[in-house]
Amino acid sequence: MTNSQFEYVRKFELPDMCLPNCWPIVRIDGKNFHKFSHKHEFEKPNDARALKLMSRAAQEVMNGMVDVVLAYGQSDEYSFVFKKSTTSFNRRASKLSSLVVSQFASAYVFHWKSFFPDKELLYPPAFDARTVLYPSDKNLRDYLSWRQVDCHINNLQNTTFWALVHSGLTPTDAQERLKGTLASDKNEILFAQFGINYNNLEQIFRKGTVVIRDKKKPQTFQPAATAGEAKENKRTERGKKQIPTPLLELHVDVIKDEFWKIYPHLLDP
Ligand SMILES: Nc1nc2c(ncn2[C@@H]2O[C@H](COP(=O)(O)OP(=O)(O)OP(=O)(O)O)[C@@H](O)[C@H]2O)c(=O)[nH]1
Ligand SMILES: [Mg+2]
Ligand SMILES: [Mg+2]
Repeated sequence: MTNSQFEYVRKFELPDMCLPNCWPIVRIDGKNFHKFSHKHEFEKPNDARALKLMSRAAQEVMNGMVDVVLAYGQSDEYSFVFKKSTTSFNRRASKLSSLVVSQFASAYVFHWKSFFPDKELLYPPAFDARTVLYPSDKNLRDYLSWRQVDCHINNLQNTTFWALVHSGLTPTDAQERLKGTLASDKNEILFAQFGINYNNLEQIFRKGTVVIRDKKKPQTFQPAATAGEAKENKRTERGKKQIPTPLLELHVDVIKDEFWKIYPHLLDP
């Protein structure tokens, strides 16, 4: 029996190559982490262990995918920025997002014990993923600024909400108290009622986490040639192995220019 009568089904697969000259970004996000965080008794409003586990999983992704130049995470999400010129997996959007998210999810489960040694993982978490393309450096920076502003807005809201609840208000009353308030009102509630200066809260909670590679370019080395290769002098570019550069975890502002001046290679990898 030949396979030819069935092969036509391959034509149903549509190409989904990322447009050239654009920044591919894969964002993953925890599925129903409202429930997951509740079931696993995450600290409110922020659980440092959970955030660090997310970053550990993100590092696993970056170790496996050398074309990811930067990752940004907060809450139950992480964004992975691939270099503009990446040719990884022929720039196929579905390949990029599915590989990132499956690596991330398995790493999250794999490293759970290290971050929650006393807490059993009650069920396997899931994450969604999407690939989005940004055609300019400005769009890329605006994307990251958008996620970091989101982190700040949610953190200010959640910090104030939980301070009110911990002080004795019911969740409904706390919600009512915060209805229509501006950022300045929330800062004032935190300071006047609870003596909390929002700007002194941990950076990881206010800014999220940026993971970058420490050097401008990954180092390369040539593994020792096998006897056969040496004989035939067949050493090629493909023979070079890439050693991933160390990863840096930062909790800094990515909105202002300063970050991009310190690490200019990120936009010109
Ligand atoms: N207590 C606590 N909860 C957290 C923390 N980080 C994330 N979460 C929870 O995770 C949720 C993430 O929000 P979303 O991604 O918008 O919502 P989701 O429940 O995951 O739903 P989908 O993403 O739509 O599947 C938050 O609303 C919180 O309930 C944390 O550090 N502590
Ligand atoms: Mg989610
Ligand atoms: Mg989310």
